[in-house]
Amino acid sequence: MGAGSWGTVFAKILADAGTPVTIWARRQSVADAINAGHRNPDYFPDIDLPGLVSATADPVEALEGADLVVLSVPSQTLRGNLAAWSGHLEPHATLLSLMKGIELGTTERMTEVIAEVTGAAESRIAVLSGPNLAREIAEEQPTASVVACIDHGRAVDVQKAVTTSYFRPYTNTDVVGCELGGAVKNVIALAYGMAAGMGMGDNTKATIITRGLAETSRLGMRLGADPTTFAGLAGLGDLVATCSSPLSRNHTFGEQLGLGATLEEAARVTKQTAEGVKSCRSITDLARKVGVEMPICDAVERVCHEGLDPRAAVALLMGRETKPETDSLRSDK
Ligand SMILES: NC(=O)c1ccc[n+]([C@@H]2O[C@H](COP(=O)([O-])OP(=O)(O)OC[C@H]3O[C@@H](n4cnc5c(N)ncnc54)[C@H](O)[C@@H]3O)[C@@H](O)[C@H]2O)c1
Ligand SMILES: O=P(O)(O)OC[C@H](O)CO
Repeated sequence: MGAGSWGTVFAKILADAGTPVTIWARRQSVADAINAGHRNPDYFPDIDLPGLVSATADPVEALEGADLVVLSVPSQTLRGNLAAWSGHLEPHATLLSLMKGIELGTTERMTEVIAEVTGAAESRIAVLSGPNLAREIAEEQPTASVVACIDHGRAVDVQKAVTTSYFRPYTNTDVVGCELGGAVKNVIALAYGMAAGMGMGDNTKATIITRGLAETSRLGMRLGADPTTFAGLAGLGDLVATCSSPLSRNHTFGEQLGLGATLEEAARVTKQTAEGVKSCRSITDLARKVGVEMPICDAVERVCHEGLDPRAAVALLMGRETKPETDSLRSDK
């Protein structure tokens, strides 16, 4: 459900793994183009989609008989999208979230939104997350990912449905950790992009990645995640890929801010969904709610939404009270 960048490439993965896929596209013209030419002209005009992929602009048609429903819309629109779709889901279907964001207002993770809107049991809801830049996967460059579900058997079923020569999914039962890793890394990638835009070097960038992972782990542990998840593909793996890649929309958005662009100017350059710009608000709200310090996310939120200059944000972060490193990795700090 969603014929954007990741939805389109994920359909290719499923089909290459032998699963017939119907993509739901918001615009009829995109569905028509996929059916007629087996390409998505808006996102990947140069990538052939396998014959097992078809498309429709009718969500009811897309959902009919679907054993696996893959959700790939912007995080902040999911609730509205799902409200219209939930009456048409097969009662046994697995609901797989590809989204990497936290809902504004409720501070809910995407699987929480899915459970709330559809009423599906948690055992039917899974998330896939990892270092998965859609463009590289479209070109069949090898990568790995994580399928997380509290029901291990269901995670294995999804794993089998998306294993190809270029896409290697692992399973995990830590849904909370995998989702938080995916959502917070977008905010840290904004910070990394800002540093790059300001001309800062590799020490600064490594510091952002490392301290970004520390604050992600702190939040995760407070919310019951398994700390080892953050050393894995949905944690460190995705953080490194997103921070360092010019293909990342969050990196690019941050870089524009670091170069002095306004939020609107940066959005014009990035075009597609840069989830961290909105999720920095919900993540800092969530962190405050549960009493966890997330200074990099706070700084990004203030740059994006309170007009703080990125250079002033650096000064604030560097001026924080010094402390033992081990303390700052504890979930009660
Ligand atoms: N692109 C990637 O490389 C990638 C990789 C992994 C995860 N993700 C995550 O997947 C999710 C989807 O990202 P994407 O890259 O496919 O985004 P995108 O902006 O490329 O596509 C979003 C899709 O959602 C559709 N949509 C449905 N309802 C909408 C609405 N009300 N408003 C706006 N769009 C609406 C759009 O038409 C579009 O097809 C995000 O949470 C993102 O973080 C993306
Ligand atoms: O382009 P981004 O910044 O949304 O990142 C894409 C993926 O999440 C990378 O794993």
